[in-house]
Parts: sequence; C-alpha cells; structure tokens
Amino acid sequence: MEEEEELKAILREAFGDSSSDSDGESSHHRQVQGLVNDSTDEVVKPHPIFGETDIWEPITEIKGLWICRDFLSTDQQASLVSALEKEGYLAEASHNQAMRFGDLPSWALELSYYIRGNILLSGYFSESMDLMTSGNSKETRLFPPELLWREPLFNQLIVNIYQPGEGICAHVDLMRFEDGIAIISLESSCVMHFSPADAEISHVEDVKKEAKIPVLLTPGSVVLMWGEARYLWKHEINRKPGFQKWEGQEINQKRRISVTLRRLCQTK
Ligand SMILES: O=C(O)CCC(=O)C(=O)O
Ligand SMILES: [Fe+2]
Repeated sequence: MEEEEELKAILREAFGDSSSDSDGESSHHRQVQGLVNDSTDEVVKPHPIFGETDIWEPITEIKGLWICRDFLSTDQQASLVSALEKEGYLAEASHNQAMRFGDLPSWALELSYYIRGNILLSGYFSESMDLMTSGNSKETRLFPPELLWREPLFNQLIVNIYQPGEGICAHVDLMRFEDGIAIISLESSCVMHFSPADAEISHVEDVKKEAKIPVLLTPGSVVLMWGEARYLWKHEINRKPGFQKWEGQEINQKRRISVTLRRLCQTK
C-alpha cells in the first residue's frame, strides 16, 4: 500500500494532478488516471500507456544505452510527424536539421513527460529487476534519478530529416550538453552503430577499439543514452549502400526523421 501511495505521488509529479488540471481530458491524463481503480483506489498494473509494450531493452555491450521500441504507437507517430509538418520542420527536400533551445514546443514537452512517465512505470512494474532504485548497480540502471528528476528534463531539441542514403558521421555529442539524451525515431528504420571514442578507449573495459555495435532504431522507438554510452562511445548512421543491414537483410530505406532531446549545460 505504501508503494501505491508513492506511485500515485510519482505519477502526479510526472503528469500533473489531473483533477485540478483544466486539460484533464488530454489522453495521457486519462490514461494515467486509469492506473488507479476508481472503486477500490488500488493501483493496477497498467496497460502500456504509450504503445504496444513499454519494455526497455538494455544494449548489453554498452553501459547506459537503452531502447524502448514501442514508445509511440503508429497513431502517435503520425501525430508527431504532422506536428513537425505544421511547424515547417519538414519543408526542405534535402537533409536538414532544425534546432530549438529554451521553451520547447508543446509536442516536445509532451514527449519529455512521456519519456519520464514511461521510465517510471517500467521501473515500478518490472518484475525481474528494479530499474530505478539506487540498490541496483549503476550499470544496469535504466536512467539515474538525478537525471530523471532535473527540471526541465530537456531544454533543447534537434529534428533531423534524412533522405535515403543520408546519415550522420560518427560523433560524441557536444560537451555543452548535459548527460542524458533521448532520440526518438520516425519513418524509416535504420541501424545506428556505436564505436568506442578513441581518446577514452582505456575507460571502456573489455571492448576492442574496433568494436562496432549495431542497434536497430525502429519507427516509434526511443533511445536513452547516458554515462558511458553518452561520453565514451561515438554513434553514427551510415545509410550509404551496403551499410544498413540487419540480420543479413538490407533495410529498405525511406525518409527518416529523428527528434533528439537534450539539456544544455548550465553556464556560470
Ligand atoms: O538521427 C539520429 O538518430 C541521431 C542524431 C544525432 O546523433 C545528433 O543529432 O547528435
Ligand atoms: Fe548525436
């Protein structure tokens, strides 16, 4: 029971108090309310809120790298693409990139709430391991609480639009961004490769300098990158012919859109 009270408080914190919210009819509020059985006031194990499943998979070779493949349902992906379209992000035909700092548009705030909520819920309802608590070793944690509870969770976004054949070179995200980055994928699937960042190679145990770890980014998925994954590994997407293979099959490439959410380091 105590845990249930705690969970309710956390959900209220993550999503706002729906009873006192003028926007009480918005879908995520309704869904969150659905976690508490009105007649018994008991917390029920939820239907996944944001997609078919809300399972977070660790990429076991890389500490701090997680993916939730069904983060956004097909409908939610379509709504996000049309929000981007309406705001002019998709206007250019060629590869382009649009950045926003500070006050994020409402769809990006909603994505942030979804990410926080989804992390919290999977931690609470995971039977095999508690993904959130400090009792867990740092390496197996989904996302450290100090990152999860910062306000705002994210204050910068990049929308990348890639035409078939276009990708992004191997890089570590700039140090002006804090730890804890989320990447949402839309439209075409693609393989993102992770390789050790040379300068830091000695810090990554048991990993060969040439290691290249492929991760399949499916539409509607979200990737979380923190700690070693964020600082000690480069990530890249090479969509030149021959590089986008998954389980021996070349991926049929279409336009791909990604939304990257980050937080700028505070300036003194
Ligand atoms: O498009 C992606 O999935 C990754 C984008 C990225 O790595 C970046 O903008 O730093
Ligand atoms: Fe990046």
